[in-house]
Amino acid sequence: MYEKILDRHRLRGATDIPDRLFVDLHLVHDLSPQAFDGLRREGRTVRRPDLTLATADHGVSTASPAPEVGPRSFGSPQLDTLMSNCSQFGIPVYGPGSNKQGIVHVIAPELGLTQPGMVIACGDSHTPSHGALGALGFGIGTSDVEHVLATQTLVLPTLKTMRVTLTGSLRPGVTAKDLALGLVRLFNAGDARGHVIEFQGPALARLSVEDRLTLCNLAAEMGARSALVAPDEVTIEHVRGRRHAPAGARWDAAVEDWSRLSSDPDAVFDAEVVFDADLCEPTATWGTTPAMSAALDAFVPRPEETADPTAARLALEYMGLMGGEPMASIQIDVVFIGSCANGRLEDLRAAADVVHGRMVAPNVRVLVVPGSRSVKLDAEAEGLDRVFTSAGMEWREPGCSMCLGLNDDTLGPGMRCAATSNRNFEGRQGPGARTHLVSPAVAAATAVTGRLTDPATL
Ligand SMILES: CC(C)[C@H](C(=O)O)[C@@H](O)C(=O)O
Ligand code: SF4
Repeated sequence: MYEKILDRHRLRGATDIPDRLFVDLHLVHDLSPQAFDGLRREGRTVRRPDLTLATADHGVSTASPAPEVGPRSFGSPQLDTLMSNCSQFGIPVYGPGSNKQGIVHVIAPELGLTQPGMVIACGDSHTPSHGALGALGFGIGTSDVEHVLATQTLVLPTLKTMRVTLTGSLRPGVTAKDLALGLVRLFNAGDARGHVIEFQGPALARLSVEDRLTLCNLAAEMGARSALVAPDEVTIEHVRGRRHAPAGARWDAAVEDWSRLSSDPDAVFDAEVVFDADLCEPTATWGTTPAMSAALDAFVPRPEETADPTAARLALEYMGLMGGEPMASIQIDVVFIGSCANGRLEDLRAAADVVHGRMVAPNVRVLVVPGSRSVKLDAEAEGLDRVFTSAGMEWREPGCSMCLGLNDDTLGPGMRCAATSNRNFEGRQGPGARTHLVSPAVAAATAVTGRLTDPATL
C-alpha cells in the first residue's frame, strides 16, 4: 500500500531525487512562523494555497471562547502571527472562534479532507494519525514546511515497510489506547524506526476510525515514520457525506479507486510483527516515555526488572514513584481528557459513560477539552457537557491544551496528571510536572477515585 501511494505521487521526470512526492494536503498549525519568514526572505509565494489549510491549536486558550482583543488581535503573538501569515499568503485558516477550528489532526479527518490514498504533510510529529483513513501522513520539520509551502512537494528519504498484524480482539473494557500503548512498549527497542507501519488483522478490522486514529497517532511514539490502514467499509462510511468528501459520481469513482489501494495478498514487507490484541489490558504509563507503561492491576516495575535500569531509575525519581508499588495506588491531582490522541466525540462519550452519575474525587481538577469546535458542538448536542460539569469537571474550549504546556493550561512542579494524550516526557505539561498516559475511560475512572483506576473496578 505504501508503494502504491508513492507510485501515485512520485514526480515524473525528477530522476535526480527518486522520492519527490506531490503533496495533496498540507496542514499548518500555529507553530510554524519560521517557515513563513523563510518564504518572505526568499521572495516566494505559496504554490498551492488551495491545498493548504491552517488552524489554531497549540497556542489557543481553552478557558473561554475566542478572546478576540481588537479587530486584528487575538491577544497572543503566536496566533496573531499565524493569522497575518495566512492572510499575507492567501491560505485558508480556521482561527480562534471559527466553527471549524481545532487540533490539526482532528479537523482534517472530521471535515473529510483526509482521504484514502493521499499524501499529507504537516509540521507536526503526529501526522501519521491520518493513516487511520488510508492517507500517508508525514510529520516534517520547519525547513520542509517552507519547502512544501513553496513547491507543494516533499522530498522523502527511503523508508522501510513493516506489517503489524493485530490478531484476536480487544476484550471489553480494553481500548485502542491500551493497544497503542502496548505496541509502543513492544517497539521500545527502536525496531519501527525508519519504517512505515501498515496495520492489518482481525483486531484492526473491528476498530472504528476514531480508534484507528488513536492507534496511528501513537505510531509516532512507536518510532515509525508513518502508519497506514487500508480503507475498508468502516473507512468509507466514515468519509461519506463529509464536507470535503467527493459527492455524486465522483464519490463512486473515489470508492472504486480506494479499493485498489490495499496491499496485495503476496506483498512483501521489510519487517513483519504479529501482536495479540487479546493480551492487552487497561494500561497507564509510570515513567517518562510512552513506552514505560504497565497494566493497572500490575505494579510499578523495579528498575532492575527493566531492560534499562538506569533509565527506569531516573524516570521513577522524576515521577516520584517507587518500584513495586501498585499502579492502582498512584494518587493524581489533575485529569486531562483531550488531545489529538483522544479528543474526539467517541473519546468523550467513553469518558462520559464512566462518569455518568458519579462525582470527581475531592481535590482533583479535571479538564475536558474537545479536540475541535465541531466535537464540542456535537458533544453538547448529546448533553455530554452536562454529564461532565455535573460531575465537577471543567468543560473547555477546543485546542491542544494540557497535552503540551504551550498555552495557559499547564501543571505546576510535582503535580501529577492522568492524561489521554500521547507524550509524558519530563516537563511536557509544565516544568516538573508528572504525566501518566491513559485511555479516556481510565482517565474518567481516575477522576472519580483520585488514583489510577480501571473503570471495571469502580
Ligand atoms: C509543537 C509540535 C511541533 C509538536 C509535534 O511535532 O508533535 C507537538 O504537537 C507535540 O505534540 O509535541
Ligand atoms: S494535541 Fe498534543 S500531540 Fe496533538 S498536536 Fe497538539 S500538542 Fe501535539
